[in-house]
Amino acid sequence: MMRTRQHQWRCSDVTFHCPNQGLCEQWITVINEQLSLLTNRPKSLLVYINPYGGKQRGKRIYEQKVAPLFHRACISADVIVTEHANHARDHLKTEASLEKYDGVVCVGGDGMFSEILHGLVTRVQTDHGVDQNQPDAELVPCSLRIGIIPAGSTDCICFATVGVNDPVTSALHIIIGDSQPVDVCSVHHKDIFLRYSVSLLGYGFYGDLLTDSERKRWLGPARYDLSGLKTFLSHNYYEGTISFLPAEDAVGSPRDKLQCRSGCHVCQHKLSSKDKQWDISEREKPDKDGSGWNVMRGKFIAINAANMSCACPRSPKGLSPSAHLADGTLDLILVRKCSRLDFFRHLLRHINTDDQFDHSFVEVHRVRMFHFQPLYQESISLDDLNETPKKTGCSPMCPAPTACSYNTIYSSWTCDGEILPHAAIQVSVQCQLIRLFARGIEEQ
Ligand SMILES: Nc1ncnc2c1ncn2[C@@H]1O[C@H](COP(=O)(O)OP(=O)(O)OP(=O)(O)O)[C@@H](O)[C@H]1O
Repeated sequence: MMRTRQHQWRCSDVTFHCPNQGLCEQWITVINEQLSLLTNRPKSLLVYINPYGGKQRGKRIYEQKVAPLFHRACISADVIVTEHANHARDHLKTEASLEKYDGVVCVGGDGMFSEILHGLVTRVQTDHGVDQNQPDAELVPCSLRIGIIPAGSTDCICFATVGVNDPVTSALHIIIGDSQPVDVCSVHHKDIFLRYSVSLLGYGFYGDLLTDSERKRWLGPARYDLSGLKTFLSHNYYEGTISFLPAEDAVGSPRDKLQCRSGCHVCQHKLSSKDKQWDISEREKPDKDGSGWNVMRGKFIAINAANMSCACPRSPKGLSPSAHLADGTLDLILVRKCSRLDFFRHLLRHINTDDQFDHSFVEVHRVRMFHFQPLYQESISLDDLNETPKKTGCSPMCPAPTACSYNTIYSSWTCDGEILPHAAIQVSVQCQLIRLFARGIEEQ
């Protein structure tokens, strides 16, 4: 393997010359023996391919770029090309004989990764008798690692954990058996489990943008630009109460410019401390006396909870450049009501070098848990939202919920690109619940 430009890896051939055939064979035997002793290298993988993700090139990418490398590395792979949405998730949840494999590979985008995440995590909890509906449940970490071969539209999770969206680089990380622990957020509504998230939970701007872009899937990746512009011009804001438990004992802070990189000492500190006591003790606090929790009510253009930097090729530093992959925290970014021009300035800072948190209307907190309650109690579900007629023309903040439609009072949460059916949610971070075949972004 050799490093080329911008975090890309390529195969590197080394040729040994020796006139003695016996000696050559001895070398081959010894090298193969040494390789088989490396227990972190996977020997058997379960591969799911989404043939419809991104530009619909998942199958070709796997067959032309990845399978030949697995073959050279003597990795056997059972391949399933999905036939419908949630095929991979449901297969992992119930049918897959996971004991046969050293890892699961996802060929697709962030939505496909989310399917694999839900299938695997749910399977492990079911096997261990853990009830996912309990927000306080201590989830059992997954022993199988997940590899991501990027073949979607944005591939944000691959980019934020490898540094580049390149199928060959990702395949090489899988082959050499890299391991990167990653925190997972569990999201509940009134003690009912909704979803897991590893990258972004966004209400307001990003929730509206994703909701709109789902209706424009036929446009391909360009849908994000169009929906982004439309959402920006709408300039909606939403009222609600956010309560969060700050990660007071965390090593870093969202504005410390300490980026999570390969071998990150902040994440390793979390790994070595093995002290998960806060998990239990802190969770009890809000039920007792609310101590330790911060509560804020206000009008928000966006509420973003970043579990990782959320860097992508369009925004190479991401929504929260100093968020960590595996420190047991997430960065909660609150963008309060402001002028359209100010919000534009804030957005612009995601693609230049200025500090996007350095605005009076933006605050950021490193937290372990948070709850959000919209101003009005939700009385209708997202199904109703889909049936609601287009906006009625009243302003986003209405005097009473009955006076205007659902989508002028509530935004929706986007959870790693999927839309959640409720606005009122409880979120808690499950420290290092999964591991990826990756090593974090390497310093150049
Ligand atoms: N065979 C299939 N037919 C239809 N949909 C599928 C199939 N397999 C998976 N899906 C669904 O397709 C959705 C989108 O897939 P994917 O994430 O791979 O691509 P994308 O949306 O283009 O990329 P990104 O999520 O990175 O923007 C996923 O939510 C997944 O559940």
